[in-house]
Amino acid sequence: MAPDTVSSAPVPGSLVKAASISSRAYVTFLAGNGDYVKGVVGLAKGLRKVKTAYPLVVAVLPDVPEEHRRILVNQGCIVREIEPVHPPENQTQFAMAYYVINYSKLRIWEFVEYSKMIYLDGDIQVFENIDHLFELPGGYFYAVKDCFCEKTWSHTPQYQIGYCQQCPDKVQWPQELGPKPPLYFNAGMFVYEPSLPTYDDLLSTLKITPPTPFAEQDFLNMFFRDVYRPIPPTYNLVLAMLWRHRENVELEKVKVVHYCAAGSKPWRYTGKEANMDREDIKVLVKNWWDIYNDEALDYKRSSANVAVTTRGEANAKRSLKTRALRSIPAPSAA
Ligand SMILES: O=c1ccn([C@@H]2O[C@H](COP(=O)(O)OP(=O)(O)O)[C@@H](O)[C@H]2O)c(=O)[nH]1
Ligand SMILES: OC[C@H]1O[C@H](O[C@@H]2[C@@H](O)[C@H](O)[C@@H](O)[C@H](O)[C@@H]2O)[C@H](O)[C@@H](O)[C@H]1O
Ligand SMILES: [Mn+2]
Repeated sequence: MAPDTVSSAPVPGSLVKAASISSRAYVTFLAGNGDYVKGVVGLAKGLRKVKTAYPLVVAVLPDVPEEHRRILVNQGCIVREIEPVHPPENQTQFAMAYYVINYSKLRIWEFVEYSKMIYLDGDIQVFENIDHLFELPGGYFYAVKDCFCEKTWSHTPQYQIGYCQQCPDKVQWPQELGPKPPLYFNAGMFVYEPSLPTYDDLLSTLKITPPTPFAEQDFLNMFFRDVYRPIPPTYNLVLAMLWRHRENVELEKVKVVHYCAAGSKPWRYTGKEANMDREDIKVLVKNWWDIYNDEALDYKRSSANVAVTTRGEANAKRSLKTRALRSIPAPSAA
């Protein structure tokens, strides 16, 4: 088993490297006209706070209203519309009904203008810079190991016998159940390489794969099982780790928090659901709100960036025009 370590190799300053650096981005996914747009705004501001060098692309389904897209563009995001991906029909109950839309995440493999991307769920916040993850060797799929201890897992043999890969020695995997299940990642955060052949393979494999309770997460785990490499839980703190595997969490070192436990979405937080009255949870929810409410973290467009251009588009235009127009003043936004 590969160790859960990440080395941040120094960046050699070659030209080739510079070209590939410019084709990196974070990417998140947004569906519907509900309140997840708040999560994405929070994420955009969090990434700005940690001074990431890379833009945030938001893959939006057609049902995301114009108003929400505008909010995101005004926060410096690159908004890209994607078509929904539907799983083949069958009787499967998803762990959560809305997971069915999550198959649409697969479209982000189509974003081949980027050579490497870091996917982050909209309910994730980045508290420390993680740009160094882009330096990890290519050819692998990097993500954090999930926990099997919450009720959402009650349909699985793992949950039923009390086995969790976070503490694989506590309950031994019984021989009668066959070989131990392979490592399983949480699909709320991952480092991957967009690729059209991979994208085609993902979609054609999906067509012949029955949907399962954790939707695209199960599917991605199956698809990338041979190239999956775990990274430490600090890169995607699944909140249940705090009450299920406290010994595996170094809270002061956590860089990325995933507000995925029931009742933990900061913009919906009431404190009433199970475990939500914990002090550590309250602090993490407050930390999310501090970033969301911080006006100093709002995207500042310069007068050169006209109202409808995003940061990425503006950068692309600038690089195209620089040589020809260097001395001509840019038009104002008005
Ligand atoms: O109504 C919805 C539901 C989900 N999502 C997106 O799908 C991701 C996965 O759902 P969620 O994070 O709620 O799942 P969890 O991690 O809580 O299981 C979210 O983070 C959002 O990026 C969305 O945009 N709108
Ligand atoms: O569509 C499947 C989803 O699966 C994941 O959520 C689950 C899963 O991680 C369980 O392991 C947890 O127990 C559970 O709480 C949590 O909701 C991802 O966070 C989400 O982005 C998405 O991929
Ligand atoms: Mn999530």
